[in-house]
Amino acid sequence: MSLFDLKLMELQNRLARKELSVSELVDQSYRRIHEVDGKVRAFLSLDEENAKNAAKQMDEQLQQGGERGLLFGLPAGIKDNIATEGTLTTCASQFLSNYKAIYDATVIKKLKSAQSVTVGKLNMDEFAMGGSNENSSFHPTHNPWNVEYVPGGSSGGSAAAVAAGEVYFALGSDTGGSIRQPASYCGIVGMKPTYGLVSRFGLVAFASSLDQIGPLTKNVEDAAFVLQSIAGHDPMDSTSANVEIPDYISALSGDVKGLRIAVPKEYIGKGVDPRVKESVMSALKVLEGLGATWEEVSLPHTEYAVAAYYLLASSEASSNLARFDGVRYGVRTPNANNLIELYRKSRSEGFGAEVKRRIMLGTYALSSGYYDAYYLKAQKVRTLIKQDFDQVFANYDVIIGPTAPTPAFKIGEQVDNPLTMYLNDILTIPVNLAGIPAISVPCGLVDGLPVGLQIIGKALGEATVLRTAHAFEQNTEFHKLRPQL
Ligand SMILES: NC(=O)C[C@H](N)C(=O)O
Repeated sequence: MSLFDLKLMELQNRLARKELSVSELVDQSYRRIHEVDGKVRAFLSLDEENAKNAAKQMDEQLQQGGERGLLFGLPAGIKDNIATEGTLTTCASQFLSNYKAIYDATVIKKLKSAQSVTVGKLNMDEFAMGGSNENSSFHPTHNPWNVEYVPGGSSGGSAAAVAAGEVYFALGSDTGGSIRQPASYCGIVGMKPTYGLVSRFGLVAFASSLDQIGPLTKNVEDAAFVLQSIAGHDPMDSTSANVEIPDYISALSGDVKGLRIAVPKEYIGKGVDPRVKESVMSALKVLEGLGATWEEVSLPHTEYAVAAYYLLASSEASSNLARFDGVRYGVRTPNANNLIELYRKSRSEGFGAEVKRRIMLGTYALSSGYYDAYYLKAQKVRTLIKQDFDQVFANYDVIIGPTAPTPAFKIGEQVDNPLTMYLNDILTIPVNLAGIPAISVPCGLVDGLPVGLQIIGKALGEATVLRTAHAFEQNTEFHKLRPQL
């Protein structure tokens, strides 16, 4: 068994017993990166010197004894849209290729006090717009299960790095599925918390009413540890929820006897690969065997979710991305004769095609005369989608379905068809629109590629979501499967 097969808790115990040092753990992480990242290409930048120095200091602390953080000594990777002071934070955009953040995001501060070690920054679709990592301006990331396939996106680097054993956990962000879908494609656990549970301060904003940071890990227990470390109220984020944070770790020990599961018929119907549906049905049998019950329900507005999301997310993006003008942020064009030309050329040269598409779509949807027909209507659809969930949750504890309609697709297969790409998000987007939590856990393999089970909970119902996911995981072996690289 390699170190990488151990849970975060088991690694902590080994460190405490001095059977392992933080330096060994961090060195092992870099060794693995140097060995496989040429194939996976999950990383955009590494911070080897700082990480190794931090590890040495922690080893000294270990000798001295005393209190240790919840994630003490554990090597982590961070999606490159989360600000890390003094190091590159590029959002995988050419436009920010030289941008070094001048402060730490709140989640980074929290990881520092939990004492994990950041080993580097991870690839993503440019500004988190995409579902395959093919929109990174630097290079695509490859799926560790089959390097000809996409890892999903936009947190594809985060998912691939964890699946490939390069880091012990990673942070990603999820606006319309960007944590759960890559977790599903790469055979790992990915969780999007309730909107407002984790601070967005220092996350480069894409669609502020939807964005949420969350963990990508090898198993559910690790997800609970990371979530416990990063959740909590932050006065620096005005949308941060001021609520008490439950003990997610002890919540895992509960069982699922009597748990009422709803399975939306829209999530297992047309457009869903029958083999994916089969994996979900087998997962439901496992939960039934543990004492849960399930029934089919309807979330009738699901079919409008993708259209509403791409209007709302693009509208918010068109406004958020106005700050990248070559003056305040972004690489400045060298060939401008006046200010307007400077803005126009810097933005034209800096942004990639998908980002431009969304800015144009969003600007159009918000323009006077069209606002009511598009933006306002999409907001109304958002409310209907939220009400669908409220109605189901009046009678059920969790909602279960697939995370994505299919397993990962081949690199290049969908790049020329943005609409097909957008439709991959159909099962994850409604969750962001409603602001509720959901997790993706591995539940099968189709043609050697992983399938993810999505467990959706009520607002602030993370403990129930984690408990259900943990019960499933403890009674299956899928999370133990590792790709051969
Ligand atoms: N950012 C996300 O959560 C993923 C979604 N596919 C998007 O491109 O918007």
